[in-house]
Amino acid sequence: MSELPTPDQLEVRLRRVGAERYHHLHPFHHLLHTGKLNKPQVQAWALNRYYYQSQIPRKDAAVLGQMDDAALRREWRERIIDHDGDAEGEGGILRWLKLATGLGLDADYVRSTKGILPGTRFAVDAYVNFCRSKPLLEAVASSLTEMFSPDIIGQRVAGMLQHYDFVSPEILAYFNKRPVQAKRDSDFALDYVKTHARTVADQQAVIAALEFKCGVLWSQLDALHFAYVEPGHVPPGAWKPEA
Ligand SMILES: O=C(O)c1cc(C(=O)O)c2c(n1)C(=O)C(=O)c1cc(C(=O)O)[nH]c1-2
Repeated sequence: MSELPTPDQLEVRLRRVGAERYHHLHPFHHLLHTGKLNKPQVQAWALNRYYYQSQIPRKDAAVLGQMDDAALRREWRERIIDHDGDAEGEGGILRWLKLATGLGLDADYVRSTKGILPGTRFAVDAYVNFCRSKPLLEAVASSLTEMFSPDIIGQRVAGMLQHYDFVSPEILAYFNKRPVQAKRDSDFALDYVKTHARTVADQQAVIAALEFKCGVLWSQLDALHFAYVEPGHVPPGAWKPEA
């Protein structure tokens, strides 16, 4: 029998997954952050990522639905409020919509999600289904990519403001709140995972959940790259830049 790694050793393993697989390594992000994309390509990114944002509260409601403990639910429900807001006109989904419309897209079209890539839909739906069908420990672990998001968000905001004249701080306001929210959420999820992964099998499942989630993020960028960078095959029905 192999010996159970300590919680801190598990954390080291999880951080290594991020270093090796997180979407900061994807070429599409490199192009986005260094000013190498044109406006339609940035619009395609915003349009597609709206679907990810819009489904996060459904994912979190599925996770919450697995929680027996009221204190845990109180903690987790903050995530839903962050994205949905507490009232009309608030929340992260709306802020993302403002990012998309600030780039010139039509709000109703973005909200309809009609123009997103099949690859975006499949990846995001797979994430929601993962959190519905897997045990709570794995569902919580799959959110741990947020440990790595404050760094990439900092690079993205600085890079986009520097390189694109069609981007302003107002357009990127979505990202103002995210690093603090992501740190709060991922500190909590990491602590939960380190406390509750009590067997080697649990720890392996937790690592696999984080790898899965890195794949969810990665395949969304693969789909964008294939459709809008190279070879540039836009799937039937997906958004096409105006000629
Ligand atoms: O900008 C990014 O690179 C990035 C990454 C991630 C992530 O790593 O999952 C999230 C977000 N942003 C984000 O804005 C967000 O609301 C979010 C929720 C979650 C999640 O898994 O529950 N990840 C992320």
